[in-house]
Amino acid sequence: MQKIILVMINLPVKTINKAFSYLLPPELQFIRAGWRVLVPFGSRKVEGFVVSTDSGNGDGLKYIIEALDDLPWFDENMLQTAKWISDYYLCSLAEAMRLFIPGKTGLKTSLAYQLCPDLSCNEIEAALAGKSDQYLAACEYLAGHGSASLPQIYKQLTGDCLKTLNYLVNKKIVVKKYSTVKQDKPKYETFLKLAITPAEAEQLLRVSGHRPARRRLLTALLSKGVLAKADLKLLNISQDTVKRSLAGGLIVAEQKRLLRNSYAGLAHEAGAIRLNQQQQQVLQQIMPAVVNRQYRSFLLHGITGSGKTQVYLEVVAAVRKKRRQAIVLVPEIALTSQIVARFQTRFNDDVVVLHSKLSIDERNDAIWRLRTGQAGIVIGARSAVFAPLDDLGAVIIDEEHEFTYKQEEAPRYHAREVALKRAELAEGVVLMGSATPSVESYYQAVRHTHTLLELPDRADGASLPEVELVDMREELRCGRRSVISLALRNLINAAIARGEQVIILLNRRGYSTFVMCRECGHVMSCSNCAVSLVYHKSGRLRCHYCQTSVTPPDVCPVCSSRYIRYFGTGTQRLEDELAKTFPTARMIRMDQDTTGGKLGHDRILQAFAQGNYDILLGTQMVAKGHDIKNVTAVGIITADSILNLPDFRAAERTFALITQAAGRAGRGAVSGKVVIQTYNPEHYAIETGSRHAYADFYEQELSLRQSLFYPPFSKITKLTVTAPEEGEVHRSAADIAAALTSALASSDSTKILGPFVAPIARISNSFRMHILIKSVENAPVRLQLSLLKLHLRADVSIDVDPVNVM
Ligand SMILES: Nc1ncnc2c1ncn2[C@@H]1O[C@H](COP(=O)(O)OP(=O)(O)OP(=O)(O)O)[C@@H](O)[C@H]1O
Ligand SMILES: [Zn+2]
Repeated sequence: MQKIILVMINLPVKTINKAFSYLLPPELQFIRAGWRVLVPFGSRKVEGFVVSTDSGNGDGLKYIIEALDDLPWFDENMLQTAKWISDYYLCSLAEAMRLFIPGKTGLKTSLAYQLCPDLSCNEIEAALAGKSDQYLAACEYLAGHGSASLPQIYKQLTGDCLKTLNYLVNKKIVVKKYSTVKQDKPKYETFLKLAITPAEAEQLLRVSGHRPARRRLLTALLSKGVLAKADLKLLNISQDTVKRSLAGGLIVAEQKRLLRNSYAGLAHEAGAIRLNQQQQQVLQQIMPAVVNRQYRSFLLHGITGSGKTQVYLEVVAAVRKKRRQAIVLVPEIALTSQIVARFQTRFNDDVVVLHSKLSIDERNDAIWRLRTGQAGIVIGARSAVFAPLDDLGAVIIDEEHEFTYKQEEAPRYHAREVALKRAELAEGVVLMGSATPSVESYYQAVRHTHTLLELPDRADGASLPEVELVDMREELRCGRRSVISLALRNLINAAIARGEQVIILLNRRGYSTFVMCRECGHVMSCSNCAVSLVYHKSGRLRCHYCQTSVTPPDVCPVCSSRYIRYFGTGTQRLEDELAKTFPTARMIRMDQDTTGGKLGHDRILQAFAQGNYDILLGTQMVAKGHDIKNVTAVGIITADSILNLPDFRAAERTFALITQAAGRAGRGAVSGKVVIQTYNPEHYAIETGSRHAYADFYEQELSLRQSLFYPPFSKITKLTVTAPEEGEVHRSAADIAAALTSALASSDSTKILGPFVAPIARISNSFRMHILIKSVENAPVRLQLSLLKLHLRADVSIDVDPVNVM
C-alpha cells in the first residue's frame, strides 16, 4: 500500500476533466489536498492541484516533482467552493480551481526546440533528403545554438517556420523541451542595521583612525536606525566599506520584502461619520450574525446616496474585530479607487486590492500580505471573490445588480453566487447592496432567502433629483435635430453658469455608429462578424466584437455609389457636438477608448471630482457608484439604447441605468436635476425610472416575468452552438435540441426554446445559434447536459443563469 495523491492538471482544456494519480517522494510526504504541485505530464512539467489522497498500489505511477508554495493554496472551504463551481457551471474542476490562482497559473511555461541528441549529421541529412533547404537550415540553426524558442527560430528562417518544426518533431529529428518558472517573484531589498549597541558605536567613533566612509556609515546608522541601498549612494559609502563592516561584525544586513501596490496612500482626512438612525437600524440587524459566526445573507436596498458604504464600513470593522477577514466586491475596476480610499481612510494598511488589471507581481504581493496576516480586507472586482482567506467573515457586494459580476467566458460563474457559497461554508455573512437590486435578488429577499434591509432616504438629508423626460419625437416635430435637446441644453448652461458640474451619458462609443450607402442601403459591416462597423475619429471603421479595423471605402462595395454617409452618434461625435454647443466648457470623455491602463478610469474620475472639468461624458461607466458633491446636472442622451435589445432583462437594465445615472446628481448641498431623452417616454421602465420608483418597477416587471416563465420564476440555461459554416451550425444545433428534448421529455416544467440564430449571428467567423432551456430547477437540466457530454464539446458553450441571452 502506498499513499497516492490525486491531482487536477492546470491546463485550460475542457476534456482533461479528471484527476491523475501520482506518488509522493519521501521528502514531500506532508502534501495533502489543497497544495499546488509541479508534476510530470507527458513530456512536460505542469502545475497541478492536489484534490484528494488515497492509498493503493502505486506501481507505474510517477512522483510529483515539487510543491509550488510553502503552504497549501486551497483550504477545505475553497476546495468545496471550486467543486461547487465545477458542478453548477458545468466546467472541469481544474478550470474552477484556476479561478483561485492569480493569473490562472503559478507557473510560466516556456517551450524550446532542440536537436534529438542521438542523431548524427548524416542521419539527419538522410532523413531530410528531398525536402527543401528550409528543413536543413532549421537543423543547422539548432545545432549551432543548442536550443531555441519559436520566436528566435522564426527570426532566422523564411516560410512557414511552425510547419517546418512540427514536421521535424514528428520525424523525431527535433524534440520539444518545456521548462517552467514560478510566477510569484517576490522582490526583496537589503537593509543595513547596527550589530553593536549604539553605545558601542559611539565609543568606536570616538576612537580616531577610522576611515571616513566607515565613520559616515556608523554615524548615519546611529541617527537613522536602518539604511537602504539608495541611502548608501547618497552618503557616498562604497560596497567595499559595507562588506568590511559586515565582516567585522559592526553591522548586519536584513532582507525585507518590497510590496508593489499602486493603490497605496489613497487615505484622506475625514471626520468620523455617525450613522444616522436608519443606518443604525440596518446595522443592528446584521450584527448578530457577525458576532455569532452565522451564515446569513442580506440585501440592502438603499436609494442612491443613502449611505450604504458607511454600513459596509461598520460591518467590516465588526468582522475585523472578530479577527476574521472580509471581501468587498465592486462591479468595475474603475470604481475601486474611490471605495479603496474610503476603506483606507478607516482601516489604513489593512486593505489590499485585487483585480485582473494589476500586474502579477502586485497581485502576488497582495496575496502574501493576506496570507501572512498583514492585511485582512480585500477590495476588488469579481475575481476578488477567490482571494485565499482562511477565515472569511463577510463578503460585501456593492451594486449587487451589476452584470459585470458574471464572467462571460468559461467558467461562466456569477461572483454573487460564489460569494454566497463561500460564506455559507465559512459561516460568514453576505451583504449585497444596491439602489436597484436585481429582480431575482429582490424576489429572494421578499421570500426571505435573504434578509431585506431598506434605506429609503439620502443619508445627509439631501433630496433625490427632479427628473424630466424629453420625448425626442416631439423635439423633431419642433424642428430641433440636435442630439442635445433644448431642455438638456438649458440644464447644462445653467449648471455651468453656476460653477456646478455635469455628467452626460451615451451608451455607444465611437464617432458614427454605422456607415451606410444612401443609394442602395448597404451598411458597412465586419467581414468576420454579423455586426455593423463603427466609425472612429482615428479615421478607421472598427468592429467592436473582433477588434478588426478597416479604412472606410470611398465607394459602396455593393453598388459603387459615392453616396456613403455616416449615421448615429457615438461618444466621440457627442464630444464634438458638446464642444460646439458649449465652447467654453472644459470637458473630459470616459469610455473604453479613453481608459487604457490599470488606473485609466480612475484618473479621469479623480480629475473630474477635483473640479478640473465642467462636463464628464461617456458610456455607462460614468453613471456608477461615485459620490461627487458638485454634480447637479445629469443628461441621458438615449435611454432607449438598452431597451431595444432583444433580451428579457432589457427593461431591468434600462430602469437601473436611469436610476443610477440620475442618482449621481444633487448629492451635495444643491439639489440636482436630470434630463432623460427617449423615444419611449411611456414605457414602464423609463417612467418608473424617472420617478426613482423601484417598487413600482419591480411589481410590473415581476408580473411580466411570471406570465412569460422567466427568472425568478424559472432558471435559464443557455447553450451557444458554433461552427465555421452556416449549414453545419444549423445541423448540429438541431441535433442537440432534439437530444435535449427527448432527454428532458419527462419533465413537464422544462421548456426548450430554439435553436434560433443568435442575435449576433456570427462573431470572428464563427456562426452562432442559441438554445435556451427554461426550467423550475436547473439541476435536472445540468444532469442531462453532462450525461449528453455537451459540457465537453468545444463547439458548445453552456451558460448557467446567463445575464444576457444575446
Ligand atoms: N450618517 C451619515 N451622516 C452624514 N453623511 C453621511 C452619513 N452616511 C453617509 N453619508 C454621506 O452620504 C454620501 C452618500 O453615501 P454613500 O456614498 O455611502 O451612498 P451609497 O448609498 O453608497 O450611494 P450610491 O448607491 O449612490 O453609490 C457620502 O458623501 C457619505 O459620506
Ligand atoms: Zn468583427
